[in-house]
Amino acid sequence: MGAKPDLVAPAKAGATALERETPATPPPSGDPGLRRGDEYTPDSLIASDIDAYLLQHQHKSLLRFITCGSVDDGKSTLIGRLLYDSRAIFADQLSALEADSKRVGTQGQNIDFALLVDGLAAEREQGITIDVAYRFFATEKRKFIVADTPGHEQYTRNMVTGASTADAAVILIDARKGVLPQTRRHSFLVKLLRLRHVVLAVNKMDLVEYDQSVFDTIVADYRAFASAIGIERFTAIPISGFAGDNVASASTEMPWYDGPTLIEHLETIDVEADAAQARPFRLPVQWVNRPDLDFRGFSGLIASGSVRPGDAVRILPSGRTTTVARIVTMDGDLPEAVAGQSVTLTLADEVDCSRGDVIALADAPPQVADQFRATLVWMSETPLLPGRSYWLKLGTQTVGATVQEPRHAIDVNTLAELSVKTLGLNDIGVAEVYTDRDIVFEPFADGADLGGFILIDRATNATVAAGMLDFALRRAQNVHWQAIDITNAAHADQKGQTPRLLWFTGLSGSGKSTIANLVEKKLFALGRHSFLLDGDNVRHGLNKDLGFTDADRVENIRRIGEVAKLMTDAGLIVLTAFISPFRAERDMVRAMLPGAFVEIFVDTPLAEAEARDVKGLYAKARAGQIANFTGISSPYEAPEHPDIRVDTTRESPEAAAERIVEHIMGVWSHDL
Ligand SMILES: Nc1ncnc2c1ncn2[C@@H]1O[C@H](COP(=O)(O)OS(=O)(=O)O)[C@@H](OP(=O)(O)O)[C@H]1O
Ligand SMILES: Nc1ncnc2c1ncn2[C@@H]1O[C@H](COP(=O)(O)OP(=O)(O)O)[C@@H](O)[C@H]1O
Repeated sequence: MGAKPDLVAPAKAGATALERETPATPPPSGDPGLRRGDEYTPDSLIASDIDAYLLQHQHKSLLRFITCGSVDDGKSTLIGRLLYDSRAIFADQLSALEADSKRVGTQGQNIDFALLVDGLAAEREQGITIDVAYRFFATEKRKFIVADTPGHEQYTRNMVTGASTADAAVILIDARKGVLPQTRRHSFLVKLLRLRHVVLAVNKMDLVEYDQSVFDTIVADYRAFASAIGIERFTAIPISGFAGDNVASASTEMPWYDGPTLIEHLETIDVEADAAQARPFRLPVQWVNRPDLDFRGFSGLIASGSVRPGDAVRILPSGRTTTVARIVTMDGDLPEAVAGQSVTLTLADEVDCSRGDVIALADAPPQVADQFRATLVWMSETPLLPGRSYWLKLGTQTVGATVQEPRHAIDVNTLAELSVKTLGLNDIGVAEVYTDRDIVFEPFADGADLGGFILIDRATNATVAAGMLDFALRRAQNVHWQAIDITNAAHADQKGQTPRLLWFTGLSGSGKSTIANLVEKKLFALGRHSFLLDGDNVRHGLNKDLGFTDADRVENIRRIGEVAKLMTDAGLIVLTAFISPFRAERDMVRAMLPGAFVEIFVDTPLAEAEARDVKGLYAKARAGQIANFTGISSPYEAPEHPDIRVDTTRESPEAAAERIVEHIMGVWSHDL
């Protein structure tokens, strides 16, 4: 496949596991739909000879699709019906289903197909599906993997997960309800995620007396919205997942409909397996294979195009060119490899190339940039913090990235551009994204794999957003590092020291300034070149536009980190004394200064800081006169592994300062 970028890793993993796991058999022809108690025989080949079974399906093309719709539109019932009618259910699953249908089913005497799909007990109790369930089934013509994506308002995330590897979307509509806000949201995502094939399954036709005018009105309504968002073509099919009309067999109830059944239509969708091969060659390097000094190969999955030994290639982001020497596989060298194959390339020259780099056709390389316009689908309960550093994963590249305040969010019902300060769960918005180093990319709209990314929270490792790179900002290409003759090392040498950043963090009134001040005095006395950055010289000057919201604190620390970095570049030992309440920003600064960052946690319990209340701020905060006060109405995330911890209830400021100087003298006795 490979036509879709792997926006969300678990999607691919889930799908692949299923391909191996649950194969199925061709469907019976003209099955009228089974009722509870009917005879049911799953394909015995699955159980008796799995290899023969797989062989039987090996040469069929595979269609991945998602189903989306609102709660109760009947998705799970439809998928259950698809599986059932194609005999993809194992016998033990079937008996469990019959038992469950009696116990908790909502369909009276009949089998409740939704129970087949709503796997988890917790989901059954809630009556909604809460995760993406991948199912495999097959017909005589084709294999299918269907991702059942939940319709509940808050589960956009699952839909994005399911859609990231799909070729087509089946959008379900309850014939009694027509086009709903959820239908619009899902269609918008389908368009955003570049799913080219859209099927509008107007379900529950049995509940509207199979009335053609109901169907026609819904299709006209949907067409108006679809064309507004750029979905030019879709196929509408009137069905009943429950009764089986037009799912696997043509309905006798709707003579006015002469189109294909859902299965027939899904069998004919063209999956463009060759599209990726038609694009220029790209190999995102997964790892550098170096078993001994004589061999250096670059391994990965070819994302697009094809490659042969002797081809001129360019390594990105460095831009160096060379030629392909060999295409190495477990089974010997290949004369050619194409998109979708995992290979190891060796190159004619000794060029730098590491994990995350992309080997591309020399004459048609992807772009390289560090500032972008992107469209984001926010998938976390915790809203976007503009300025916060997240991990951005794009293919095999992982870099630090910040998102600016959104330019706008999109109201998926009206398509209006909304002015917003952040993005919350399920919001879709457009924002600038800055990465901390160059990345190799292609605009998502171009259909390439290098345009889709995810954002990961550094602290929790949770995926917080899926994104599509729209284009690189021109200014990113116009800002070039000026080559400087007096290097950072020369600045440090002149001062006879190794620059460091001593980062004090703790609650207001914990003792950061007091101790940092004493440490600087001691360094000064030792002849060191230092500078202390604290609230007085930063919040009254550079950062006087910032207050104390989470977003402002993030920006405060980001700027302080940048300034501290410049000062260490100048060869100084820098001390900072800011609350810096969030781990993510402290970690971001640590990453900016590898090896030079020393985190000093001034660990004073809230009760103690409040008892001291040097500036009377705690009293005011308790009285409700100061909003967002750290420790009271705004969080403080204590360091988990500080380099130095000071318990100010046990250690005097003087003793703490002495210990800090001794610590850094000990660590760097060679250079301090
Ligand atoms: N709402 C609120 N919360 C916390 N602190 C407040 C607030 N409003 C004003 N102040 C005063 O501002 C000082 C903290 O500024 P910082 O720049 O260190 O804060 S932060 O790192 O951006 O969180 C802090 O100074 P220190 O006591 O030196 O820490 C306070 O005196
Ligand atoms: N062991 C200690 N370490 C640091 N400060 C202490 C200690 N014991 C008492 N204090 C007092 O606590 C207050 C800390 O204030 P300050 O240094 O301005 O804190 P911060 O910069 O963290 O807001 C000062 O009045 C200081 O004298």
